[in-house]
Amino acid sequence: MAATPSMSPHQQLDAIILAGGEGRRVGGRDKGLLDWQGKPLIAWVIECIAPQVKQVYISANRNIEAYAAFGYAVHTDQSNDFRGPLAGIAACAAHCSSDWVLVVPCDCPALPNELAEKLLATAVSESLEASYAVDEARAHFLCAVFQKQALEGLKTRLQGDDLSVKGWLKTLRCKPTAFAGMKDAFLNLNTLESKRR
Ligand SMILES: Nc1nc2c(ncn2[C@@H]2O[C@H](COP(=O)(O)OP(=O)(O)OP(=O)(O)O)[C@@H](O)[C@H]2O)c(=O)[nH]1
Repeated sequence: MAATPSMSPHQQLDAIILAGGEGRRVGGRDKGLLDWQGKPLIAWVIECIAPQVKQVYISANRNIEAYAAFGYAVHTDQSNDFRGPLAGIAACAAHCSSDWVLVVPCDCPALPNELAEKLLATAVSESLEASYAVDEARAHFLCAVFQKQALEGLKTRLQGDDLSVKGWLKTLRCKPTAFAGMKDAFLNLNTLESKRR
């Protein structure tokens, strides 16, 4: 079904939560399962994102059973060499059935409740293939919605050298969505130091 602004986001969107990284900055630990304020980081993300979408998919490469215990499908990357977030998106996208896909990392535990709605509104109203979040401080290329069809190009992209998310977004019809004054919502706990603060 084609997305229209009148449909609520959860009717037309699946979500991929990326938790398949090496976590070098957290001593090689599995970041999504690290405790933050009494819960694993990914539990905060699931709690915020699940009500915003039709289906959640978790991208993980270790501790698969622990991730599956959250009650959503878990998919591993096609290769086991940690090729980066694009590999996780590609692996989960193959299972998504909605026309649009929200992508978020597992280490942003305070994401906005209106993340999906606002990103999708930009993408649909401007006929884009993707839209990513920006706050007053910076862009968040991994907090983004994509047309499912646009994710098919990832198979080819993964065979090349540039596996940066930013580089790939440049190849798509893509614009940012502003989350003005919401810097705290994009808190990114990707180091042990940031988790302690
Ligand atoms: N599926 C999958 N996800 C990844 C991979 N690399 C990073 N991610 C995810 O992409 C998001 C951003 O990753 P980074 O923080 O840049 O990388 P990281 O491996 O988690 O951590 P560092 O090794 O410290 O950079 C996180 O949610 C990661 O779980 C990968 O190879 N496969």
